[in-house]
Amino acid sequence: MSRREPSAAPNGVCPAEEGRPQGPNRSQSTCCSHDITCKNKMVTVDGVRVKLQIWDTAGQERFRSVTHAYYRDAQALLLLYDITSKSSFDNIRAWLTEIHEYAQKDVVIMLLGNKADVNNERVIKAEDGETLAREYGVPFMETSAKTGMNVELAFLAIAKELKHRAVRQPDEPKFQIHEYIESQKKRGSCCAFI
Ligand SMILES: Nc1nc2c(ncn2[C@@H]2O[C@H](COP(=O)(O)OP(=O)(O)OP(=O)(O)O)[C@@H](O)[C@H]2O)c(=O)[nH]1
Repeated sequence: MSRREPSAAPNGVCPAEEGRPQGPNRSQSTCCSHDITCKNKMVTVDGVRVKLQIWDTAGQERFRSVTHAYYRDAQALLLLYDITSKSSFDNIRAWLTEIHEYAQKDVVIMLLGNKADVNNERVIKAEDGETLAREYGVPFMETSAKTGMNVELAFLAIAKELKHRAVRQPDEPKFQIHEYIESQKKRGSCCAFI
């Protein structure tokens, strides 16, 4: 991958843990470094406020040895590619392999095709994202950080999944994240001109 190309990268949602620069009780600055930026986001799920600590990792290969140390304990990973960049899409498989090796076995993974607002520059069809996501059994949607399309939904779906896991009674059915996303998501093509 060219260093100048937009890169696919995992954004992690992490719990607190001793010995690493992370966790909701630590200040934002302590969990960040030259290649990782962090933000806290509050999401209300069924009346319960859930705090997500989001780590935005750089996608470049040169940072991979650093980033896997960070996403190893993530509860959720958002894998983003840029719909206008084939290399960012092609990198997703490599990230999924990395994740399989280093991440928690029950990590929530979501594939996001970002920049859905620039449909005229699109090189990756939504169907290609859907096919890749199906292959790996992960939910998929197209997003736009510019218009906000599906961004709240992505975080809400993850917060719902994590909250359900945390408070679920043994006889309670699992939260169906795929079904929830499919019922809620907006298609990129219909909203490209927003
Ligand atoms: N039109 C449009 N531009 C976007 C969108 N998201 C990001 N950008 C632009 O794309 C460029 C790169 O954005 P970044 O957020 O730095 O991308 P990144 O993937 O985090 O970059 P790395 O961390 O270096 O891999 C910036 O100029 C953003 O303004 C989007 O949804 N739509």
